Amino acid sequence: MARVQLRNLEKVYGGTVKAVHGIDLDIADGEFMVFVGPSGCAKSTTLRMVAGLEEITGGEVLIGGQRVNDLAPGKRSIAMVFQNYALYPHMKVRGNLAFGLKIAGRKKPEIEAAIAEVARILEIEPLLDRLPKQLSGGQAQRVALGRALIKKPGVFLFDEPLSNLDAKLRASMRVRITELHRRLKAEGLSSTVIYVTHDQTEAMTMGDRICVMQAGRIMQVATPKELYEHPANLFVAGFIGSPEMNLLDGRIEGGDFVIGGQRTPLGPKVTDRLSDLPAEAVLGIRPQHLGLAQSGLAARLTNAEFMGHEVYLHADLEGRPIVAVVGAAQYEALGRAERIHLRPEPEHIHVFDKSGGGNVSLRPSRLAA
Ligand SMILES: Nc1ncnc2c1ncn2[C@@H]1O[C@H](COP(=O)(O)OP(=O)(O)OP(=O)(O)O)[C@@H](O)[C@H]1O
Repeated sequence: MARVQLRNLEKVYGGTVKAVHGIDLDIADGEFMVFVGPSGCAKSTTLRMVAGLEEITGGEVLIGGQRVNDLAPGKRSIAMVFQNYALYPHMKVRGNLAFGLKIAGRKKPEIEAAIAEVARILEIEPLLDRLPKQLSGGQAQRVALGRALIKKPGVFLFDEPLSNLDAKLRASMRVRITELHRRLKAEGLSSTVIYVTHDQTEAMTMGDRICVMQAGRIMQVATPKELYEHPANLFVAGFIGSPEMNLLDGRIEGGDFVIGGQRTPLGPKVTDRLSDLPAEAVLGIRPQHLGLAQSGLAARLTNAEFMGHEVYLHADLEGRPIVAVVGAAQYEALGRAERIHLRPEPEHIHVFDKSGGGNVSLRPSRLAA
């Protein structure tokens, strides 16, 4: 069992800089959990406390139900994969893979069998006799993965493992890592993963669940779908999804949302609860949920980004930037028009509290979850 539990976990650097503010999180055995958030939100600090590379200043970390605060990293049943691969430059791939097992005193035939197995899984057999400097970035990252895998740890910890790779390689390594996780699980090997990234695409495509962090606090923990469809607050709404959700300042009047001098109807999920909602609010609508229409919010088209079968329309709505994703054919049909009308799909409108940032259009049952 390699469940990981964080209990009121805190980190204070140098007695004064509070980096982690008492977080609680349960990661199930075999779960792929992603920590995501902007630079400095304390993703790495949290991961390093799980790894035992950073002293815990408050609360506790449990792995497989056992408190590990005072256990050395080598005793925690974890393996870590870093951004810079951390391969030994003077050792061939074979030696890099064998290293941890040699230190642990394993016998030669056992080590050789383990290398063969890992090399097969990661398709690095032809690379075994090369030195790290003779590898491409993607190959080096696979060897680094192999070095973690060979230890058969209960928990894999990844700290931005793909950030040194180019976009194409990153995309293929994403798939490779998630496939590997699935395969290990299918083979009955415990393989809980905690994966740190600042890239929301990586988080959305890889995680069973995602823990969104900001300034040392957890903003929301949920599946990718739940985060996308029901962001708990303005921070998550703005961070998850591409292009970013439009967040428009305005006020609620009757069943409408008023932006500058224009109004747009709010859907029933919001209007059913009008009496609970603040008058001053922020309307959230994803660019994918804004359609071109004959009437609706009048905006001035400022730019169009052609993305293949979609076009990202950038417009000015009452002095506020707004983005809509429309089909290429719809864009063509606009001709040279500068003035466009955008219609938010009412069922996809979110309303956020302007002061606290909470999503007040979520049903209370979701907020409690
Ligand atoms: N050794 C240290 N001493 C003092 N403060 C530190 C130390 N390491 C990190 N911090 C601070 O703790 C906070 C969290 O840093 P951390 O590196 O965990 O963030 P992160 O989310 O992983 O960021 P990044 O994506 O840039 O790596 C930051 O404010 C950082 O400046």
